[in-house]
Amino acid sequence: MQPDLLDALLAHWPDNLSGLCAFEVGLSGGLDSMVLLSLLARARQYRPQLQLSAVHVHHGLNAAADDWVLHCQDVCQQLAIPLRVERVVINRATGESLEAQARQQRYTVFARSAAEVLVLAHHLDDQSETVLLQLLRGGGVRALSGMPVLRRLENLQLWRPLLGLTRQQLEQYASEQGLSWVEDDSNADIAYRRNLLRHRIMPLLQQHVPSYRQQLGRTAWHMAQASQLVDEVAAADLASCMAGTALDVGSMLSLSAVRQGFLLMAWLRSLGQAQVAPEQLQEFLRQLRVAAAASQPCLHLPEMVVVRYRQQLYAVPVLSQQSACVLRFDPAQSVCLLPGWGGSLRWKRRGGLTLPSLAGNLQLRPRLGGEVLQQMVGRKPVKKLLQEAGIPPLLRRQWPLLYAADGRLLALPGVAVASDCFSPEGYWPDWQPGLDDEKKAPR
Ligand SMILES: Nc1ncnc2c1ncn2[C@@H]1O[C@H](COP(=O)(O)OP(=O)(O)OP(=O)(O)O)[C@@H](O)[C@H]1O
Repeated sequence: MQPDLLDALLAHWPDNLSGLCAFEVGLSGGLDSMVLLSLLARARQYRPQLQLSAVHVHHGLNAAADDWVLHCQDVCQQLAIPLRVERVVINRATGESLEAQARQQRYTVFARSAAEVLVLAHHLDDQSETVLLQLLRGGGVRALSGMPVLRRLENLQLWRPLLGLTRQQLEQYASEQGLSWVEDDSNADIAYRRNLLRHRIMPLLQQHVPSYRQQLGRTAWHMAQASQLVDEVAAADLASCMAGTALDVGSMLSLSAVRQGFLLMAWLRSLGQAQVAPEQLQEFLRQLRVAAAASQPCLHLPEMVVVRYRQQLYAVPVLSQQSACVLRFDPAQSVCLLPGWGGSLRWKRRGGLTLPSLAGNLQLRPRLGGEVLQQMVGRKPVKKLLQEAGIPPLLRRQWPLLYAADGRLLALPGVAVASDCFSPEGYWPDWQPGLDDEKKAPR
């Protein structure tokens, strides 16, 4: 008889969850989540405030999927636990792995939970597989941290109370309690690397290093500690290097090379760009270090480009289409965020456009080509003004033009205003390209 898993569960109930009552179990119908459900159902006796429910996601990928639903319904009925069954549609035509799609859909369903805590049945064998898989993918400290016991998932807490227990302990519990469960035959398919590890590599490790699960679990813990430290340093560096929506290149390059990399990654992650190859990041940093201030290294990401402009880095979306946008001059509203334009417009009272020229509906319009702006020296092509201002080509293409209510070109915001509408008491329209983390590019 093994030590009672229920005692262990109750003893390790996280303090962060002590005030929360509504717990929902992710119930696949397999051994692990059946054990979890049983343990939590029994825990109700000791934690009477616990309101337990379960969710089963029907992916429709397995021929037996309907039977799994029936099994989950049966067990939940016996334990008087409300069950929600959510069907999701997996698109076989996208070319994306079915497993990955199923996982993503599952988490979308989980995130819709009305409970306060979502409980999943990952255990120590899962954790050691995750760490080994990440090692084989060349993962960094964050990836090698494996799964945390507790983390946020949208408005929920995601809790994995079985992470310290081996699959064998769960099997023993299930047999002691007379539980029944369904087997997912796709878990046997060694075309999936996780299954290959589980069925071919782990048994070998078990033979030669029987404590491998605990050791890999320890590695995950060490990596989680290191990863938190990295995040804390990067957050502090980020706070000291940000200037509005831009990252100051000089401040960044004054840090050690290692911190520069983590800082850049933290910034991109805050903008929703988590998947940047380290090699690409390192190459970009190298170019920033060696390139003359006037050169324009770029970091191309799936949804945006990072460019250097006036010794600052801007993350700008590549806009396929910009539509004209109407705005009113309002000196009280100093910043006007325009995500569709990939930047923000600010008004500065430091010499600029006269009040009469700013009356009525102003317009921001994209460049069509051939525009000219009145300057003291005569009419000057917008293209030339942008070049002279040292604006990188990508930004030049999508730099906005400000038009008056009567359709006259008033300004190239942040660069120049029409000299015949200029007054030393006037307002300067400043344009700051770049997204801030409140206005991420769509993911
Ligand atoms: N179809 C499902 N419906 C509800 N919960 C599920 C379902 N599948 C899995 N779960 C929950 O998620 C846990 C982990 O499942 P599984 O190991 O299959 O997922 P994974 O894909 O390996 O892990 P992860 O979801 O972290 O990527 C299960 O123990 C269970 O609690």
